Amino acid sequence: MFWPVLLAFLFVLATYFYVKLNHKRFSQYASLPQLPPTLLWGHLKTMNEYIQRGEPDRHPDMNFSDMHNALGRPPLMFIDLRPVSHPIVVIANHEIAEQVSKASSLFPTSLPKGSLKQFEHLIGLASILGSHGDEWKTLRKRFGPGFAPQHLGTLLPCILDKTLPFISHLDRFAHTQEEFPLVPLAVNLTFDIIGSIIMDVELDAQHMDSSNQGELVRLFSELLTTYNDDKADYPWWSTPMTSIKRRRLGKRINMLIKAIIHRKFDEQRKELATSDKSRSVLALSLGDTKALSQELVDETCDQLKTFLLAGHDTTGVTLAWVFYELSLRPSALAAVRAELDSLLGTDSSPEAVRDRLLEPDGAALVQKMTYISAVIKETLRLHPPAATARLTEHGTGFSVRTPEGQEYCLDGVTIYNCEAIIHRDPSVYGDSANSFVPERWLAEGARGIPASAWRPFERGPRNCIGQEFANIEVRVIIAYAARRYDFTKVGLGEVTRDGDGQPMKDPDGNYEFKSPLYNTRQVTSKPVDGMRVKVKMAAKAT
Ligand code: HEM
Repeated sequence: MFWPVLLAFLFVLATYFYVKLNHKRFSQYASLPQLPPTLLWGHLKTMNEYIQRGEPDRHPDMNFSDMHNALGRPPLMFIDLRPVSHPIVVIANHEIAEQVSKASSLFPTSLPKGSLKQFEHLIGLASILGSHGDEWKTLRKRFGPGFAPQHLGTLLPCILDKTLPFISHLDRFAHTQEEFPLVPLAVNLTFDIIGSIIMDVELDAQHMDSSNQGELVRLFSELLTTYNDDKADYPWWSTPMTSIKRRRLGKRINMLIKAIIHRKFDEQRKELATSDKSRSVLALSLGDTKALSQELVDETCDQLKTFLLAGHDTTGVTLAWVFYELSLRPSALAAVRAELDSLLGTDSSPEAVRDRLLEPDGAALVQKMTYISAVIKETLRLHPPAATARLTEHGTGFSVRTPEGQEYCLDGVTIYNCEAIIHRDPSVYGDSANSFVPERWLAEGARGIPASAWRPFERGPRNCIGQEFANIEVRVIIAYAARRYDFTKVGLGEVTRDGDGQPMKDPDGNYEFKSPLYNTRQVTSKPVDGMRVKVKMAAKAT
């Protein structure tokens, strides 16, 4: 009697699981455009096939892009990665991306973010990046003044000073003709700048030998490298040693930052009577706080870690891509140089650039860098370093409508605004969607481009708090370096040259590369080789 009952029970159980799995794989999200799933694997196997087709360490965006093309470029695409992670909907159309990022009556501060638990030790659990609703509103209000436009102009002297060591390093590389990775150099520069702007401290990041860097930078960089193995989405128990390391480094970083908060708070109390008050993001956020509670220190620490991360990595990588793109486009580089000559004068030495930008109209000159601004915009279009992922609970009733009028409910799936696809949409950017054309952002050209089709800082209430600051920073660094150096890419992304040394182009007018340069995921998107380049002094450098 026992065995027949057991067999019947197992049969019922197996049927139950089969029906359930069948529903999840083939019915639950069947209306969403997707590559064919399998009963057992959903899209896990397909995803793996796409990973194997390209470089194994390439950024997931590139796999999404290939899958999206294979599916005929629908406005959104469903990928079932259960049970490894939530199913994901990749948003490929800017009008839908806008519905995801904007405020609505259902979500007054826009859709909640997807889980950032895996970054707990890097940015803290109370980070503005992962917070929602009223909690987020309070944080944005408290830290907003440090990034307000009227305050940003006052940050120019700091950016100018901190960039001088970067210039010294490049001068040395120009002299020795060694090849080197540009990303670490640029990221250390932006680290120094952000440390000064947010906490009024010297992070001492710009050393070629990392053992000479400040302790906070070394710990933070070490923590960041624990995300290099692309296990960012795995549960903590599948990578126990990495989890322990992250916890240990996170604790030490917290201790250092909390000590800074206490020190700065004490200094601020003493400065009350003087006019020499710090205007750092930290100082502005503390305002007239009378006493530091443990809760306030913990919460402030999480925000400072978030600003350190968000404020250095993305900007440093953007700079590296700017110099790469300019190195490939002599006409764009010439236009950048001409704009700098006309705004700052023809003396391109670091001292002259610094002196000119420190004059009372310096901030206004930065705002007049129209062509340079177009170069930055175009760089961020082609190489967006970050994106947004949102998640709503089942039963919330969040739907999007495609341009064709089709409605899809996206409850319970990770909604990923994939800038890497949206920014290269040929229906918006035409035949030149994959080419670097800064001119498209100048008055006439930009008219036909919908604002929502360019979203490297994302849009809506949860857009990037530091975008204006990043823009000023990158313009100033370009002002220092663009007329002084000629960069040449070596290795990946190096152009093929003809017998006369001229870059070769394919029939569509695009450069031919010896082997393509691609991004990898290290929290944000980064060129896989750190952007290895050679640099020499430009012919007209003074
Ligand atoms: C080129 C440079 C930058 C790019 C491309 C960039 C991009 C982004 C993107 C895409 C988001 C949305 C992330 C999400 O929804 O999960 C974001 C948010 C954010 N960024 Fe940036 N960012 C840059 C520079 C900066 C700088 C310099 C800071 C200064 C500290 C900063 C601080 C932040 C913060 C705090 C948020 C969260 C805002 C909120 O949720 O209210 N970013 N950034």
